[in-house]
Amino acid sequence: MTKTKAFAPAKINLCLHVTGQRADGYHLLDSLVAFAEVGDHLTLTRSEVMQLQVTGPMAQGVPTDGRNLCWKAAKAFGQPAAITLDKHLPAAAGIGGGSSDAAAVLRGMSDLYGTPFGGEALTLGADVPVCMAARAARMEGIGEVLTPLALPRLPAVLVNPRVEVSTPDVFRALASKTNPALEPLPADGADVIAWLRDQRNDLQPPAVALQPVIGDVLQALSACEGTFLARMSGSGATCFAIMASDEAAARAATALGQKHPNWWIAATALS
Ligand SMILES: C[C@](O)(CO)[C@H](O)COP(=O)(O)OP(=O)(O)OC[C@H]1O[C@@H](n2ccc(N)nc2=O)[C@H](O)[C@@H]1O
Ligand SMILES: Nc1ncnc2c1ncn2[C@@H]1O[C@H](COP(=O)(O)OP(=O)(O)OP(=O)(O)O)[C@@H](O)[C@H]1O
Repeated sequence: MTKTKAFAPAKINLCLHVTGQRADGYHLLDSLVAFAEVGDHLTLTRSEVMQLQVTGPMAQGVPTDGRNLCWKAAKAFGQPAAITLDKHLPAAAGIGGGSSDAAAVLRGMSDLYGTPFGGEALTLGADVPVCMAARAARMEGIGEVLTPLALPRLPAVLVNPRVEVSTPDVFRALASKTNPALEPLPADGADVIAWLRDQRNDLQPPAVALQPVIGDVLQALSACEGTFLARMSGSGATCFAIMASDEAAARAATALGQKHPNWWIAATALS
């Protein structure tokens, strides 16, 4: 194969409990991770030298050199490629943009060269292992312990107030590093949303303290008609709302966009 395409969906932490801290400073997590239908689109072509072009509505400010996680992923794979990254997700946003891109590059490179990735996805970032399969999973350890699980399709709205949040800064601002793990996961057919309401994102309070506009986003999402649950994803600033239907998600996205024209808003579904 000389050319292939790969999709890098947004990663959403439906809940994220910080349960401890390792001696090297990394935090132990217990998180239910889902993936959205919105994401970045990549094209990979066999090439003698490494090339990266970033296009699309969210391309501004994204590095096009060795700092880009796509580049790092290709390097880790051990082969060059010409990559076009059509960027639709905001960067430094808690929805794993760079991590999902890196995982998509590893999948694409496997297609191109017909060999599996022989390295450790975790070395590219804590969120990269879960993004490899890009399917709902419970994520533990620092991101490397994964248990796949089936989630119903959840209509949702994603909102980013266009402020970047640094993941290390949010972890540093966390008051308690040792918090209770997730409650026993809901059985098949149980009410996942009711269960989610009883879980938390432990990074939400420190992120709101660093960027109070995240609190405004959560309030705006909670106030929409048809919102079942509003919460921040990852280390922020993107927040999600699980909605009653695709129509409710579309209506909420339109109403929020009229009121906040500079927010990044996507009506989508999580699974
Ligand atoms: C917050 C999450 O998005 C939740 O899914 C991830 O844990 C972060 O994943 P990521 O952005 O891929 O993280 P990395 O690039 O590996 O790490 C960025 C920084 O976040 C902090 N970090 C990250 C993951 C983790 N389990 N504990 C941490 O303390 C560390 O300070 C690290 O230097
Ligand atoms: N492919 C990429 N897309 C976006 N940003 C990238 C990429 N590669 C490197 N970066 C750099 O990495 C930084 C973090 O962006 P990224 O989208 O990975 O966010 P994140 O908030 O760390 O995601 P998460 O915490 O959910 O894993 C950006 O500020 C950007 O400069």
